[in-house]
Amino acid sequence: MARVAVGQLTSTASMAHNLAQCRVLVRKAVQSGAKALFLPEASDYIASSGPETVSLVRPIDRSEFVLGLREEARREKLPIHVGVHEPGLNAAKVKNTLLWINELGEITQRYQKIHLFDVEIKDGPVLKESNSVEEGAEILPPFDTPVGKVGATICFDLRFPEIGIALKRQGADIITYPSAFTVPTGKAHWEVLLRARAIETQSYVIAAAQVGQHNEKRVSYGHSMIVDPWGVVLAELGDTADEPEIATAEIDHELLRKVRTEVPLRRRIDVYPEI
Ligand SMILES: O=C(O)CNC(=O)[C@H](CS)NC(=O)CCC(=O)C(=O)O
Repeated sequence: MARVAVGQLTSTASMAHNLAQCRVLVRKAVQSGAKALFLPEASDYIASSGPETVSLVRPIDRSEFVLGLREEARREKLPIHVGVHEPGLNAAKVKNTLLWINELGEITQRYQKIHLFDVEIKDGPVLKESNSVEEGAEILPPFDTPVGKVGATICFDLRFPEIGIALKRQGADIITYPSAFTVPTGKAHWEVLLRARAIETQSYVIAAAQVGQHNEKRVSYGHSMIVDPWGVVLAELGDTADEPEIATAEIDHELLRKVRTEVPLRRRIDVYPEI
């Protein structure tokens, strides 16, 4: 059994402010006895426009946010999974990146979001992530951590079961969906998608989420969640943003084995393609 924590915050355009909020989450995670802390997509900053997103970006090795979190991880011996931005190959764009920072404060894994959120919802959010973000082109193979084998994705990737199934096939025990979901899509889809991904992959799902008002234009749904391989919601945060909050749950490798043994999902790859 290993305890994990999801952290929930409201990132703004101020990296210093966001780092301060994440330091609070680190303190709370350490106090809870968690062996790893999972933070949301874009924890380093959320800007109010594509050009502002690009203007704020720093290389990972010169980002005060990333350097500060690495120092926290090292001091507390606490691995941290966190979404940030990094410069794109094209200087007019950024990458939407997930980092694994180990207990020595080293960045050992990096994933670049492969599905970008381009939507135009009538009377709802209009967001064109691809205007300012470059899409990734590969799945990061699941990697060993003190809490289990982690398969990383980001936010909108949640709507594509293929990536979750591919990560499970490659050995993931835990699939992560660090997010900044919009309120209308979150209300309609967030929990059902997370539970579906947990049930169909028979894996733990850890989804740290942004919450509340980031700026005059952006609000996030919150409801960070940890779901077990049977689809049970083990821990959930709300939608209030008064202070950075964590929720924790135990990762039980015996339960993973039990669910996968009792309900074998033998895929008919003679009928449909293997993912
Ligand atoms: O903008 C940044 O800096 C950080 N990135 C995000 O917030 C991204 C792209 S706008 N948000 C999502 O993918 C929400 C998906 C969603 O809400 C859904 O699938 O319904």
